[in-house]
Amino acid sequence: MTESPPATAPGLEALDVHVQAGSFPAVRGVSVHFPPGALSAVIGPNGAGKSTLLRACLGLSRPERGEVRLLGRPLGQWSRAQRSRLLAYLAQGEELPLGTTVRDMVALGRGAGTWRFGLLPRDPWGPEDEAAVEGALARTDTARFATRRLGELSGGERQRVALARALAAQPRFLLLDEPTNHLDLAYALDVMRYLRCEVAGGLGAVAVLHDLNLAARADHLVLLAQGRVLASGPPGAVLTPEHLHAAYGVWTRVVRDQERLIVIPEDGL
Ligand SMILES: Nc1ncnc2c1ncn2[C@@H]1O[C@H](COP(=O)(O)OP(=O)(O)OP(=O)(O)O)[C@@H](O)[C@H]1O
Repeated sequence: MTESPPATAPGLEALDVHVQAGSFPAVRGVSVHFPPGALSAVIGPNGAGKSTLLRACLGLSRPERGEVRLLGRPLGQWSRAQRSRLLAYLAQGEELPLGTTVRDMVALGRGAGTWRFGLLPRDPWGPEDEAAVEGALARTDTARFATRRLGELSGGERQRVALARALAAQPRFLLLDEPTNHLDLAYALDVMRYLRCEVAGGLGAVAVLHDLNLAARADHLVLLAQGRVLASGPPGAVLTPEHLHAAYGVWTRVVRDQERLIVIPEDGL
């Protein structure tokens, strides 16, 4: 495990954030700090408010109360352009343009646009843009199918391309909503490995995860239930049978295998 920067290093913070989704209070007084250079995972049952919290941290939904701060400054004090350079988002179930080539899709992360016949480069498009695209392709192992169209890829391969696009933007923080959803064991582990690598380079990664055994590999966990933080801290402090029972209503055994925690449901099945 990489050494996390001190929790006081300015990162992405929610301070007493309340978000109303329609008439429903989806996030209720949440305070969390996602540090740079660390992999944070947001866990919790369906409907706990994980996606809503992520969207509030990105400035995509406005809190009724409370504040989101990015690198020590309120989110609203950053311009839209600054925010889009600092924050990247890998949304859940995004529909990708199937006729676009992988390289063009990743170039979208640099602000390039697509047109009917291919990539429309951002003006000016420089060598640093080219290097960021090539680097993101290489680091997600998508360079080998860079010339193929998204429609010719499997769902898991497309998911990697979406990650490459987010990384090509070279954000300071990357927020991912269930990035391992629908991925097989090897692909899911690859995604965690890629995030680990980026985090070692200083990225602050925040991933909503349902697989608690993958989440156990993060540096920092936030357990949400009914819109509130039930526990936060290192995996060992959050993944306890008591916390998990309070959140999911399921008793578990949490065992340690060398450095790693493993959560085993006691479901009688
Ligand atoms: N537009 C909306 N109108 C009403 N309720 C909403 C709306 N959007 C979200 N909600 C409710 O807010 C709660 C939190 O939703 P959210 O999507 O943040 O949960 P989640 O933890 O990400 O869930 P999941 O793990 O199932 O994706 C849910 O109960 C959901 O039904």
